[in-house]
This record gives sequence, C-alpha cells and structure tokens, in this order.
Amino acid sequence: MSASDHRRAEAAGDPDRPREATRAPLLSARGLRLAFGGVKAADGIDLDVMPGEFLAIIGPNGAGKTTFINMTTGYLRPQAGSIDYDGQPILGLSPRAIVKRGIGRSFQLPQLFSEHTVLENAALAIAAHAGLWSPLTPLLRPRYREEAMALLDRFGLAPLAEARADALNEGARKLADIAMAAALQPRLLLMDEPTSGVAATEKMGIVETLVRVLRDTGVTAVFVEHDMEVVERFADRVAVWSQGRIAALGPPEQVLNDPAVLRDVIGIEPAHHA
Ligand SMILES: Nc1ncnc2c1ncn2[C@@H]1O[C@H](COP(=O)(O)OP(=O)(O)OP(=O)(O)O)[C@@H](O)[C@H]1O
Repeated sequence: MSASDHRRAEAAGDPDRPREATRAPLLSARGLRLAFGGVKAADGIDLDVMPGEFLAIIGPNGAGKTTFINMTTGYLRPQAGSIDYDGQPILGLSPRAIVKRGIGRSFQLPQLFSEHTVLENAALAIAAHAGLWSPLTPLLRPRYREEAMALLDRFGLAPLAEARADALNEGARKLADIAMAAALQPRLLLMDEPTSGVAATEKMGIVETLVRVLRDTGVTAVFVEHDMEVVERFADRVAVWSQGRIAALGPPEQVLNDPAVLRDVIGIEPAHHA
C-alpha cells in the first residue's frame, strides 16, 4: 500500500479513532541544538513523530540529518533541547538503553558481521534482543536459528540465509541490516539512507518489502532519503532539513511541490518541474 493509500485508509477508518491532532506523539524533539565548532548541525530542531507514521527526512549533504538520528539514538548529546519518547525523556541514556526503550536504527553503512552468514547475523541480533550479547553462543542454539529464519523469511531474505554477509549485493545488505534492527523489536525505527548505493532496478522492491514488514508489525519509521520517488511513494510526511533547521514539513504532495524546496533541496528550477 502506498503512503497516500495508507493515509486515505486511515481517514476512512474507524470514526471513533482519535484524530491525529489529539494523539500523543511517539517521539517529540524540542529546541535541539548542537554545534561542531562553527558548524550548527542542529540549530533549533522541533519535531513530533506520530505513532504509525512514516516520516522522511530530506535535505542537502551536511544539513544535519544524521546528527538528528545520532542525537535521538544516544550517539550524540545535544548542547540544548529535549527529546521525549513515549512521554519519557531519553536524553542522556546510552545507545543500548535507548534500544531497550524501543528505538532501533540502521546505519548509512550496514553494520553486519561480514564473515558470518545472514542467518548467523540474524541469530546474533535475536539473541541480543533476548539479552545475550556474547558473540558466539547464540550461533549454537537452535532456538535462535529458528527465530532468525522466520525473521529472514518476513524480509524475503530466506534464500540468502547461508550467504556470507560480505557476499551480498548492496540492496540485500541494506535489507538485512534493517532486518537486524527489526529483530530488536523497536516501536520506532530510524533508518539512515536505506536506499543509498542500491541499484535503481532493485530500489523500489526493497523499499516495498521493508515498508510492508514495518507496517505489518506497527513500527513507526523515520528515514533519511535522497530519492524523491521513494519519498513521494512511501512517506506520510516529509521534513526538509537545511543548515540544522527544519525548513518545511508536511505531506509529500505539498512539500515536494514547494518551489523553494524544489530549488534549494532537490536542485531543480520549479518551472522545469512538469
Ligand atoms: N562528530 C562530528 N564532529 C564534527 N563535525 C560533525 C560531526 N558530525 C557531524 N558533523 C558536521 O555537522 C554537519 C552536519 O552533519 P550530518 O552528518 O548530520 O549531515 P547530513 O545532513 O546527515 O549529511 P549527509 O547527507 O552528507 O549524510 C556537517 O557539517 C558535518 O561535517
């Protein structure tokens, strides 16, 4: 289901269902500031992410998109501001404590154990979720391997279970990395450029798979994306980052037709946009 179909289905849904405006955000960032020397990577970021939504972050290189993900997942501490998740402050928690609260992430460069198979990687991720962080024992336990196989199956990766992670093409590697993040059963998943480096022919199929799995399991997603076709098709809302600030925020049909966004972020003159 595309994001616009999803929005229509929601609008046509249960009339007793609370309206978007009255629902509490799952993630709420206020006044985030972080400078590296003279570079303002976050210069007053305010953002609410609603439960169940897919929010795309777009913007030029160096705008501060990854910095926002790093602050939300405990890898960077802002110099000012607050981040609440599920109504609780999370700033100051370690990355691992934040994962335990239910926020997962995938990285621009997939973080798989390259010399292990895809199945072994999945077993390790599932064991980590069960609280076992030791590197080898999970591989010996059939229970983790069975759960790992079920996870891979959901992501369409079962045929690659016995392939070594370093033998995967970029699309499968990205999908496998997101499957590992999903093994930790997050309620909110932050993905940094899930389609970067993926061949154009594979891209849509990969995004369709991951969106289907995440929607089926009720995961809220924030993803940094440079491909506007992916954004248009799969995002419920788009946030445009520019020099550490959010320059525009709204549904893709509105934001991606905004002349200033087209010119400054996507880099085309509005008149040339058919
Ligand atoms: N740990 C750090 N130390 C110093 N400078 C940093 C650090 N992290 C980010 N920066 C700087 O902060 C700015 C924002 O970086 P960030 O990686 O968040 O941008 P981005 O929007 O994700 O860019 P890209 O699309 O290239 O990934 C950049 O100028 C970057 O060089």
